[in-house]
Amino acid sequence: MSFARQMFGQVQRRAFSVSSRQNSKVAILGAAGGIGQPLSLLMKLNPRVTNLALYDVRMGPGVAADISHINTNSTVKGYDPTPSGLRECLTGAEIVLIPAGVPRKPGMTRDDLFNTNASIVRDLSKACAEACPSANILIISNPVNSTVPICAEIFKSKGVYNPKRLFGVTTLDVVRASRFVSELKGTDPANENITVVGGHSGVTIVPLISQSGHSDITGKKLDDLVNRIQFGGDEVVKAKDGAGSATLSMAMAGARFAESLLRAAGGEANVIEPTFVDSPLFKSKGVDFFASKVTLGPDGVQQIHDVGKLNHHEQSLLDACLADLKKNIEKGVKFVAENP
Ligand SMILES: NC(=O)c1ccc[n+]([C@@H]2O[C@H](COP(=O)([O-])OP(=O)(O)OC[C@H]3O[C@@H](n4cnc5c(N)ncnc54)[C@H](O)[C@@H]3O)[C@@H](O)[C@H]2O)c1
Ligand SMILES: O=C(O)C[C@H](O)C(=O)O
Repeated sequence: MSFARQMFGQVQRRAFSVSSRQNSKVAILGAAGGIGQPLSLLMKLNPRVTNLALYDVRMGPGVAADISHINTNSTVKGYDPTPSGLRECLTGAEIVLIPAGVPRKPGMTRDDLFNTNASIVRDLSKACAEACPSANILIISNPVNSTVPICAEIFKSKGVYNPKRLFGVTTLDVVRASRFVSELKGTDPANENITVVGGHSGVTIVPLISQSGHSDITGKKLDDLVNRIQFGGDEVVKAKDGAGSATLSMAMAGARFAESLLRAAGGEANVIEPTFVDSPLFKSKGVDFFASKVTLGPDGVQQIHDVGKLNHHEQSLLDACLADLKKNIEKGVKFVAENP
């Protein structure tokens, strides 16, 4: 069995069939980066993708030339780093994945990336709002808690904001959570479905282990597990020792999220992914974006799931999360107001 068939085996077996949709163009902005390259590779291996459009401020056409030799059916094109190149890359895109921006170095928080990445995401969001206002926009660039609101504000300013089509990619948090729990319990991570809600940085990442069926993980073991899920990114930043942050696991997580959207667009029911979206769950507390389980449909967000039952410890984690998240979101909104 080919690698692509193994990886997307489920896809091949579904009754609604990959070929039932004529055209699925996926654009990646930041395609030559540490995440962008393996993410582009994984999207090239996805049989649901018909056109792969790769853009970066450097080497977009180079990465595209390389990936285009892979013998799957999709066409691949790399675009020059010019306004017209970017527009052409985005035109007709169904999904736009955005990992453009700088990663952390040891000692930095994700918020320390704000000064550089806010304007990158703002400018790329403007291009998306103009060239592909109806596309699903998947923000990977950190700090996600602020860059997603930045994108929303830009789309609002252009009169094309559709909250059902904007996603902060928090998939890596649940990927990590299922792996870390499986390591503790000696189980298959594929069967560990751990709910993680909130945002994507430190204490805003709230794992809900009580909902996972592992009530035997308690005390220090539980505290260590929660801490490892919240600060898993730091583990990678430290190990890479100044050369960046998670790229390969992130590429897998981004490809999984894009695949879920494509499955939902193809008519599959009950496609559920955690993601950071414009959410009603905590708007009464002034928190306009929140990550929780979301059912995806052909129109993007179909249903936002509640956080469910929390124990006392999880409620205190959630309270800490909401306080930080509110500030992170406000920072993004303020940035666009002051730097339109
Ligand atoms: N959401 C998550 O879970 C998650 C996980 C890992 C990393 N990240 C974030 O993803 C971002 C990228 O990480 P990386 O390791 O790939 O970094 P990287 O530096 O390896 O790659 C970033 C790429 O973006 C490109 N780029 C910069 N400005 C651009 C612009 N205006 N238009 C198009 N391309 C542009 C660069 O040329 C580079 O190729 C970082 O902000 C990182 O913190 C998020
Ligand atoms: O930790 C980082 O800075 C990158 C990313 O957000 C991650 O969770 O790995």
